[in-house]
Amino acid sequence: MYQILVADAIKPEGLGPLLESPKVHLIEKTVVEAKHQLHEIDAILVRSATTVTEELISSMPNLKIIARAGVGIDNIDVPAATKRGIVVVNAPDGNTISTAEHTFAMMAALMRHIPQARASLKNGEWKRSSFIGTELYGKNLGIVGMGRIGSEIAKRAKVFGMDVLVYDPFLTSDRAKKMGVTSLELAKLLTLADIITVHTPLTPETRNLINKKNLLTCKKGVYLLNCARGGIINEEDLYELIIKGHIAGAAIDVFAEEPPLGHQLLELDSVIATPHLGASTKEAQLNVATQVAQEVLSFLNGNPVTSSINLPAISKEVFAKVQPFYELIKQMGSIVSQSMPEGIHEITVNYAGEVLDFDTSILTKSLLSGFFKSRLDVPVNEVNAFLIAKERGLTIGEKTSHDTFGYSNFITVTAKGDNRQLGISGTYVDHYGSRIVRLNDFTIDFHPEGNLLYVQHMDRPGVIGRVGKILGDHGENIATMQVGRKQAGGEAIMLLSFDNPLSDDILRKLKQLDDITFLYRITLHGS
Ligand SMILES: NC(=O)c1ccc[n+]([C@@H]2O[C@H](COP(=O)([O-])OP(=O)(O)OC[C@H]3O[C@@H](n4cnc5c(N)ncnc54)[C@H](O)[C@@H]3O)[C@@H](O)[C@H]2O)c1
Ligand SMILES: O=C(O)CC[C@@H](O)C(=O)O
Repeated sequence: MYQILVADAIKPEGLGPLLESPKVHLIEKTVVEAKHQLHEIDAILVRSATTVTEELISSMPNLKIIARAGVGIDNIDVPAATKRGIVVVNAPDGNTISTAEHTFAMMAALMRHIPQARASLKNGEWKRSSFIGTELYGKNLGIVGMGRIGSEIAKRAKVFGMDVLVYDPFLTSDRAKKMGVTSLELAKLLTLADIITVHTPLTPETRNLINKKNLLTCKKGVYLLNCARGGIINEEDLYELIIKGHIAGAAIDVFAEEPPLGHQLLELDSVIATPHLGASTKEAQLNVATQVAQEVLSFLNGNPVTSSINLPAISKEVFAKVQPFYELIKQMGSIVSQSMPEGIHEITVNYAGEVLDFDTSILTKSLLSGFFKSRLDVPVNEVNAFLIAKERGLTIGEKTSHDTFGYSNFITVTAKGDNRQLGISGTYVDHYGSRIVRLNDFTIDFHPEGNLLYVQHMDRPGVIGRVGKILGDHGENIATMQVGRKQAGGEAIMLLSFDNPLSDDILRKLKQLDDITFLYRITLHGS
């Protein structure tokens, strides 16, 4: 009998597959209420109220799967789960429409002062002139993050006669054209938008993405919405610029700390807010509950899952053999994604040597999983990799060859973006592990893991030393360093690894050095 803890309010109607199974005992309690039963729990289902920490995971020795009835997995310690071999699944599209509709409802309510007018009327007032609103029609809507929700909002905005401007570094120009939206850099979008709405995951890159510095470049009287994750828009900066009259108002569904008890933004008349209701519809909750219930039951019955975000959905025997190449190519995908922060419309993979003993499509899907990991909240795995790539206008090609360049196996990935292309080659060597042996036509040899810095520069005396000096001046210890060049005095490469990720300040200073062509901070999580 599987013990399944439903720790948050998840729609019972959606849990039918679990309730009907004779193998399942459902426990509908919070983790606090169930503290004496945690040791026997096989699966836990949560929404956003429960934080699944490493400590909580450790208190459940039998735990096999964590199911998130929603999209965002920032309340789950995924690395801790992976370390324990615990599958983490979510419901990536169950609440897309609901959240897009909620965002639009908040936008209309914000522009027409509906909550404030209702409160005034309830107080026995009739102050019609106090609530003169603004039409959505003809306004510039800036969407930051053009994934599932951002795309649905763009569709609705166009019907309302709005001009849709989008910023998403991973959006291809083809897809933007097909969506009929104008793709801009964030800095440009902020200067043109009348209304700005954010729909990205909360990641180290998106935390405080919208802040005082760039908000000051917005039109005076701009409106902001956050129905994604608290923290993407810096809350203190938003408060200050509303008080100063630069920002006309804001609609907020999510907060950096929830519940936002006594939050200063809630004191402002020009701020409307809801308690994280984007997904709170009958339909969305039925969708996500049904999806996670089916995932959990499928997994516990030994069948592949469709929305795993951390473990492959293939048999353990096959995975044990293919795992070295599976991890290598996943890291290659992540390196490509982080070395080409732009829309990429084509990826071609060439397999040679002993990798051809396996179903290489599993490897290509692992490549996509690594590629999308730093770009999407949606889990990309063997089941949905090609679908998501197609949705995002990414063409995938697979080739094979006999040329292994002296290695027993050799994988080459070539990515073509709007502005340039990048090639990377790797191999797996017994006892040495994964090795990247070519990067952007440079011969090199490094292990793809941890905190890396990829630098391309001109081959001139002192460049390496100047990079080393900045790092040393900031107390950054270089763990490993690889250098290479194509010819004397031409283009050259540095690949460094560190114990910790480099700060934005260090990156900024390195970029200002003479003879640096470009550089990227690359963070690769272990398998
Ligand atoms: N308020 C709610 O109840 C509610 C409901 C559902 C989802 N959400 C939140 O909304 C977010 C978006 O959901 P989704 O289903 O559209 O996810 P998604 O993964 O489909 O889309 C996210 C988009 O953000 C883009 N992105 C990633 N990093 C970026 C960056 N630095 N700058 C600009 N764009 C970036 C990605 O390219 C992608 O297109 C989720 O992460 C979740 O946290 C909130
Ligand atoms: O469960 C909820 O209501 C919120 C879920 C939402 O934030 C999500 O990320 O899917």
